[in-house]
Amino acid sequence: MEFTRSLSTGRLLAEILPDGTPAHVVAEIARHCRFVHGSVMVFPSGRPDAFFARLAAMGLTAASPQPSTVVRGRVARGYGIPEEDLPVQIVHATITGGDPDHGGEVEIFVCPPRSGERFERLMDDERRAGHETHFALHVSEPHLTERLWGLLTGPAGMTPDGGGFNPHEGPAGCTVLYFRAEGLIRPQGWPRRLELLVDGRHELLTTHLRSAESSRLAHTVPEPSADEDATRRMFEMLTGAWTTQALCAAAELGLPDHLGSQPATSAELALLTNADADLLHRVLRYLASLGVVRRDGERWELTRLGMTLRTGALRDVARLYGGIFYRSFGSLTHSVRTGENAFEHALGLPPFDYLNEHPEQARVFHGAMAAGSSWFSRVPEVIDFADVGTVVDVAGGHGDLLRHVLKAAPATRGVLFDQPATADAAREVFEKDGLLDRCEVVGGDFTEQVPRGGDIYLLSRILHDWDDEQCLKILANCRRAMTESARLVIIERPIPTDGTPSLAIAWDVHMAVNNIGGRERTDEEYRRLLRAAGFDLVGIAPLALDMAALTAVPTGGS
Ligand SMILES: C[S@@+](CC[C@H](N)C(=O)[O-])C[C@H]1O[C@@H](n2cnc3c(N)ncnc32)[C@H](O)[C@@H]1O
Repeated sequence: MEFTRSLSTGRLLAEILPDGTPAHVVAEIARHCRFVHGSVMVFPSGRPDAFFARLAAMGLTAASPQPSTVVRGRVARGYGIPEEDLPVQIVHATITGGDPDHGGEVEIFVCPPRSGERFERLMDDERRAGHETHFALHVSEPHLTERLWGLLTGPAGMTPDGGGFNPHEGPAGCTVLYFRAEGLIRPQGWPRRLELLVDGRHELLTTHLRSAESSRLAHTVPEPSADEDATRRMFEMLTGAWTTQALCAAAELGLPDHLGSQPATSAELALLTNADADLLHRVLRYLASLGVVRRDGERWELTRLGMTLRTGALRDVARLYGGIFYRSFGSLTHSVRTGENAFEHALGLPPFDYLNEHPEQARVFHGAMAAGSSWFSRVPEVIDFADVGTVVDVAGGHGDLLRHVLKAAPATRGVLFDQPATADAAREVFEKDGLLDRCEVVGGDFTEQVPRGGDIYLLSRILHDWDDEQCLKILANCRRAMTESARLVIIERPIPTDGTPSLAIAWDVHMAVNNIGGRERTDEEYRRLLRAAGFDLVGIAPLALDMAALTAVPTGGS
């Protein structure tokens, strides 16, 4: 209820629209869309009047229940429960003191509990993962729906997730389109699930439902549950390495790039990539089973999922995770037993020394860093760089974050600092982008010193590479270089302490494997580390993919 009340149309649009959506498009969408409610599904036991009394006690004024058609049908199909056994009702409840233009309403799907294994699974799943939890936008201009649909299912990477026509809602009924995306809306950790409501019956519904069905088939991930075949699930997990390697092979051969321009047969792809036609065909069939490609007659075409593997997207991530980081993970058992670093054990050198000696791997690493950072463009939205004189990006890699900052703040100057070989490569990129007149590129070692004179110091994905001792050294060098009025912005993936699922949990192991002393930390651990280095943590702003920007100021400073 609190989260719904705190969410506005603007904030919801910022969460769901793809990075880089032109401002005039955002403005037009904002003009014709209104955040109407947050929704949850509940299973109240006892008499209905007791349930309504509880809502009233929570400050919710409930309207009369209406029958649900869309959600009831979805849940029935999803859990194999006959619709007649699912008397789902919709209750719209206004929040006392809420603003009707800013999430003043909660939509509650009320389903009286039933006995039976399938029903228990539904209740378990819903309480644990909130599959039906979503946020609704009402679209008042039907012509805008197609545009919004294109943005959401294209660059915003959302997946159609069912929908339908509800004849009971509004004078002409209402078209309901659901979308889902990975990750959670932080800090509350709500699912990124969206409902578009359009008055009347919209013809887009047919296309939406068709693509919802094909993505459901492409992405079916069995949920652990009472009636699940545990052995099959375990096999699927145990063969995760095969998946990594098939994706890596596809990326190395450039299959997604070839198929991105036009569909092709296995023989054509074998010619283009100089590969063995028979084995390539079998790998493509495996990739199809993963939803990366799909077969149309003799030809293979790229799915939306597969498009994320193209050059400039996650291709270098696939090459890195299937390449040197795959080899290092092979030493995990050794590392857990001995406490030694897995990367060094497998590849003979600490990670950054290894990259310094292998320029091609370093190029893939920095390509992966740039590709795996779709949230960079959001940083200037949560940190105001407009009146900032100089931003120093400490260990900024090839400068992708700094480039976003400099583009967003045309009067700001930048200093990119990294190891000499990386700085040289970054200089070339800044030169190509015509940004060298606003950005100095400096090579050095952050354990010795960092450039002075910045107003904001960025440490993006640096502290998680190191143990506390090394972090304190880096932070102390930043503190020494900073004036009292300068700020430090740390970009990391904090580990939630409230049990919210987060990519940080897996990445914590990844950091341990691929960095000496690397680890993800909780907000509190960052706060303590910063305090020990002479900083106060003053703000945490969530970014996409469970990342966050933590702002710190010198202790006793402004
Ligand atoms: C995980 S990358 C992060 C790059 C960038 N900040 C980002 O978020 O994309 C870590 C960076 O630390 C740099 N680095 C490692 N050791 C360093 C050192 N001793 N001095 C300066 N930079 C270093 C690496 O070259 C690499 O660019």
